[in-house]
Amino acid sequence: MEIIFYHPTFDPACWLPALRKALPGANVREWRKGDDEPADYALVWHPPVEMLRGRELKGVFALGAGVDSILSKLKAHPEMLAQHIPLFRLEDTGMGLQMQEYAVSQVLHWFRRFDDYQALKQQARWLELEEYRREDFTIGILGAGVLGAKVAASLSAWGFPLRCWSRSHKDLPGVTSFAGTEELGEFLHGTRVLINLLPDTPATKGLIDLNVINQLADNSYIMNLARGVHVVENDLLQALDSGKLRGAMLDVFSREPLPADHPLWAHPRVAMTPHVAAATRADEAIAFIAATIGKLERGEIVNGRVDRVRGY
Ligand SMILES: NC(=O)C1=CN([C@@H]2O[C@H](COP(=O)(O)OP(=O)(O)OC[C@H]3O[C@@H](n4cnc5c(N)ncnc54)[C@H](O)[C@@H]3O)[C@@H](O)[C@H]2O)C=CC1
Ligand SMILES: O=C(O)C(=O)CO
Repeated sequence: MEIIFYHPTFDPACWLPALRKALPGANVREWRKGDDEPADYALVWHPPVEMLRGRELKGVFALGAGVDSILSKLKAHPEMLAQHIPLFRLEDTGMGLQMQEYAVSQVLHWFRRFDDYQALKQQARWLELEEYRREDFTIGILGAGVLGAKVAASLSAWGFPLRCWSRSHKDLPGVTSFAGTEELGEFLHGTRVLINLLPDTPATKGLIDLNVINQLADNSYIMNLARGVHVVENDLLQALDSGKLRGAMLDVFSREPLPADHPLWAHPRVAMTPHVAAATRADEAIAFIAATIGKLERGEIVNGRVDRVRGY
């Protein structure tokens, strides 16, 4: 079995030996420009069109959870990957725990008013603020898939009222489930902390705009852990300035790296990280890919297949 690997930043010196160890029967090589030699599987992130074009592969694995970049490239270059070739993505592979760490720490930061105390500290003011109550701190998770469900489970342990919104209803312990555009308004009404874990698809781009934000509870918070295109950044800034929103924690942006003159950098109630909420962990990703290839070779059912029409 021949496997080709391409990632713009991952170190092949770390990935290739680990892949060979996990797939002892396979020849694994780094793909380089001009390599037209046969391959059965391709493991990729932001692949050049020429790497995949015309290949009769048994499968392509995206080396991340989101497949928006590969699907948008496919839209521009449909010849890159024939329709019948399955595309897979990483399901969890350690990203769930990272998302839990991120979401829990930030929700507790807001709930315990550490942002307000930090602002008071800057004025050297010793002032005891009124405590927030759990029952006024409903957390709404947009996207209740692999990562959204994990984040919900970790927040449930802290006793917050929880709700989620997805395409179809979910049965997650302690979480009220809303589904579809017809239930979005009900989901938003009373949500105090909105956490976004949707995939980037034509249906979700620009979803978090002023209209959506205005339906949240007053003094609410937004945490964007998914993709920058989900949030209309000017609307977010407007809602922060009007006081409707009390704070935002952003990991992803409409442009990455975020340009140095972007107003989000300077906003006192915006915290941010540079798209690091959940990284691909080599060991867990390789275990998932090796197990999936094994099942495909034996003709078994596998997880992680992307529905190219649905867009995730
Ligand atoms: N910031 C970061 O470091 C990372 C961000 N991500 C982002 O997180 C996203 C979610 O990942 P997973 O949970 O693994 O995806 P998933 O495919 O398991 O879950 C997606 C969820 O969104 C819902 N959904 C999709 N379209 C919808 C629509 N139109 N209306 C309502 N609900 C809709 C689905 O029903 C499902 O519950 C990824 O697509 C990726 O963009 C993933 C990993 C790291
Ligand atoms: O896996 C993903 O989709 C990511 O965004 C990782 O950075």
